[in-house]
Amino acid sequence: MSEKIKVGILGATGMVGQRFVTLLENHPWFELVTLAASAHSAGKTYEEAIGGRWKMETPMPEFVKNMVVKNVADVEDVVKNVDFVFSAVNMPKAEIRAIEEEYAKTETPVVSNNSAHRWTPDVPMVVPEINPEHYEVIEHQRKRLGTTHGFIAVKPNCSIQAYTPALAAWKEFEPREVIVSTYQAISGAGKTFNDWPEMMGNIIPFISGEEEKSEKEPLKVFGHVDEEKGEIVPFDGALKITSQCIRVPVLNGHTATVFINFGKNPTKEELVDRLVNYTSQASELGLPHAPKQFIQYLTDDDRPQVKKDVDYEGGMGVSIGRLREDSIFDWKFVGLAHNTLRGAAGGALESAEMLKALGYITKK
Ligand SMILES: N[C@@H](CC=O)C(=O)O
Repeated sequence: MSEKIKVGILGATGMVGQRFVTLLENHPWFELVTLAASAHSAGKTYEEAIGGRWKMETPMPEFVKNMVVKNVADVEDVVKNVDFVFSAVNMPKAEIRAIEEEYAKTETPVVSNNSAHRWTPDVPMVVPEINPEHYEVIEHQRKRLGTTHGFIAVKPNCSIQAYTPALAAWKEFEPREVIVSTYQAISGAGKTFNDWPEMMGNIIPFISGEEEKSEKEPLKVFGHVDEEKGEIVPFDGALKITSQCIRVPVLNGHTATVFINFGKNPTKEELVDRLVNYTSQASELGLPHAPKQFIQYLTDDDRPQVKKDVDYEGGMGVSIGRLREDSIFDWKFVGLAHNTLRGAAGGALESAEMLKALGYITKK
């Protein structure tokens, strides 16, 4: 009998769901046993349900091809054999909030890639290398939900992953005003060039809801658990972020160009030192998907580049370069992160690994 923790995927047929499937093949701790999607896919084998819509670079793993897809709405049926689920469901936000809570209330932890619960005050929104202590709020959430085991944990939006790690590494220098422009890959919208030909040779200067997420989510990540309130209180210091988010003709990899002011006056040597020597509990715990080195600093003038750097540390690391003084702000730099690995399914998988390592996810 397998000792691995059994996992299901809600929303298994979408692009993030497919990424979860590929990442869970031969996972050392987790065994993928259940796939769930909309009523339209339910009852079909995974291969039939996907049809011609497999969007990963590698072929569909053999072990999932004949799994019969369950209906996400049949909660009791989906949770029967699993210890926890990943959620990548595609529904209106209010419905996602409701169904993720329904799953949690069956004592099934939910690790979600969705934005629906990111601002629920007792739901931790964690980048394992930055704010794993926020998982402590789970005890308060469990009280609200009336569970002993079930809870919801989320990861932040992909767009913040290319610059928030640098802000975390530079916390002691008190980041203040930040102007960020993101150049976001089409896979962030669940698309490839085949299904979005309009993006070939094109730039679209609008991504719905993205600027608000880019500006506000880092403040929750840098917040703290208020034990009395039983919730995460967002950072209310001097950090202010403004952003523009642009869709660019790139398949994978969100780039961010950033201008930043600090409360203190760090030297370039100090800034680079804090990036390359950034350490975290995630790497110390030896999580299967935690990068050995979270942040790489690149000195060539033409890096980070999507083609050369997006797969750094298996797509789980963050690349920073072009750090230089600015004539209006203190410093400016460019960051790059893989949006569907570090920024989506990979980040959620690493979060689940951390939750398992910390004892929040166990066999039922
Ligand atoms: N909203 C993001 C999704 C992140 O992967 C985007 O559109 O790029």
